[in-house]
Amino acid sequence: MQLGVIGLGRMGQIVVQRTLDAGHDVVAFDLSAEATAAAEERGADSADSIADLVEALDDEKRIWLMVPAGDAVDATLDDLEPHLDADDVVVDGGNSHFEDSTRRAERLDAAYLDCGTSGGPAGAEHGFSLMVGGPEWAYDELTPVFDAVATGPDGHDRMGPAGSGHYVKMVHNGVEYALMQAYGEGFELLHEGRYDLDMESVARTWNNGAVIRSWLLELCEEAFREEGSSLGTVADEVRGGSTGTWTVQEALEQEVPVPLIYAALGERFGSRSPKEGRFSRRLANRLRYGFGRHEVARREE
Ligand SMILES: NC(=O)C1=CN([C@@H]2O[C@H](COP(=O)(O)OP(=O)(O)OC[C@H]3O[C@@H](n4cnc5c(N)ncnc54)[C@H](O)[C@@H]3O)[C@@H](O)[C@H]2O)C=CC1
Ligand SMILES: O=C(CO)[C@H](O)[C@H](O)COP(=O)(O)O
Repeated sequence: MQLGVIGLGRMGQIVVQRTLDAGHDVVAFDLSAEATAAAEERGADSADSIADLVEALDDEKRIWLMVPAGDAVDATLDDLEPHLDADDVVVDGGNSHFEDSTRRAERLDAAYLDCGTSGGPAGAEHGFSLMVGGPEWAYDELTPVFDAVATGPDGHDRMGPAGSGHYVKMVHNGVEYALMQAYGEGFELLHEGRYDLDMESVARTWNNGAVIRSWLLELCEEAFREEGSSLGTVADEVRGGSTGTWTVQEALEQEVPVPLIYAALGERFGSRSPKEGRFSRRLANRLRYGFGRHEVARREE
């Protein structure tokens, strides 16, 4: 099979490499000439533009987008659209909002597969987990590529119609937030608690046979090994947040309680409070004086 890959950053380069390793041909394009050259070094044919990429592809075009979610996907589809017809298939492997994917699937003549991708850059070696939404014929058509990019045939499946792949990935990320929060709280209690513990040793011990072993826990072990038991200079600030926000918005709309995911998202937002600290906590501090004449904790001027 021949695959066009657009977007050759951390994730797109892995799509290129694993597709080439499985014996397929790749034509690659990125706005960054450096990224395109890196794909060429891996063995892909490079393209200078989207028009150049579609020109290099066979009549039935199979194209994988791995660009940032949002405007970059729409801009890429604007450029692709005049070159596509109903026999072609476009895969969006990024973290797009599922409603954007449904809209894009309706707009395009080509078949559109929304593909939630999990595994991160570590997927280069073992492959990703792929959650795919869209028409069955297009999923079947792309199966050789999904087999290559995923961990294997069990590492991908069709979730349902347009939007369902990115819907499942959105919820996956909500779960990711809650698991990170749970590990974070457990290790914080151990770190602040009554024994002088080596966090790497705790994580390693848990990872060997404990009920709560997982890849995220292996990453905790790695973090303590590389940063130290107290996490050294790692700041109290968690970035990102879009997919977790979408999960909570959807849960509110469906009236499904997701208190753990919501709390984890709130903790992220809370970690980005201004330098003078959280306003709500400062007000609570002052209110205790108001109702109980409890001493007000004052900050340095
Ligand atoms: N990094 C991760 O662990 C994961 C990322 N994702 C998703 O995969 C997508 C890509 O992520 P990364 O590879 O990490 O991002 P990245 O920032 O490393 O790479 C994005 C690439 O897209 C290129 N690009 C941007 N706009 C473009 C356009 N209009 N045309 C052609 N190329 C364009 C950029 O030059 C860059 O090389 C995002 O939607 C991200 O949310 C999904 C799962 C895991
Ligand atoms: O999809 C992912 C992992 O599964 C990406 O790493 C994503 O960026 C994580 O979300 P956030 O940036 O909000 O932490």
